[in-house]
Amino acid sequence: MPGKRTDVISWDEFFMRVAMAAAMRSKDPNTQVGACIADANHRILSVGYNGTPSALNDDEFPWETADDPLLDKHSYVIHAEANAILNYRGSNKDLQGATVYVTLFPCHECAKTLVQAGIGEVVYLGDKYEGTQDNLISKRILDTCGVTYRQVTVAD
Ligand SMILES: Nc1nc(=O)n([C@H]2C[C@H](O)[C@@H](COP(=O)(O)O)O2)cc1CO
Ligand SMILES: [Zn+2]
Repeated sequence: MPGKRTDVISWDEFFMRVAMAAAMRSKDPNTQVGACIADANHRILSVGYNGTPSALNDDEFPWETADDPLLDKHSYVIHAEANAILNYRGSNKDLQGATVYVTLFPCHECAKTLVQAGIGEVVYLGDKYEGTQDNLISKRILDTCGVTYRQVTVAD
């Protein structure tokens, strides 16, 4: 009888790969983001990616970045983290202290949403906006509210 496999992927890699799979559903041509919320018992609570509200026909909305907010995709896209919170079908109490795995560090708007939803930890893959004003605000919100964050890497 062979011994059990020991080179299995970690829980961090598992949930981050779920978030990466969700990001593959994103129609954003420039930045695809995925988020996966998991509880302390390693159960997936919710998944989300960045996209327009499902009621919108995303063929009728811009996917470019533009100075005119009416023509800028950012006006119409719901962020992956927010979608993961909105997609959650359980009771809010189970989100308390849960971990969100997200392929890109949360913006300050999502930081507020995650904190308010009771998320206790952010695990992120990329932080391409590190050092920007928005990123500093995110980290101030998370730090002040005691939400920890850590970066992970996933083997190619
Ligand atoms: N953490 C995040 N989650 C997200 O879902 N997004 C989304 C919003 C946009 O659809 C896209 C960013 O487009 P761009 O500014 O890199 O062309 O990623 C962005 C961030 C980072 O702020
Ligand atoms: Zn955001």
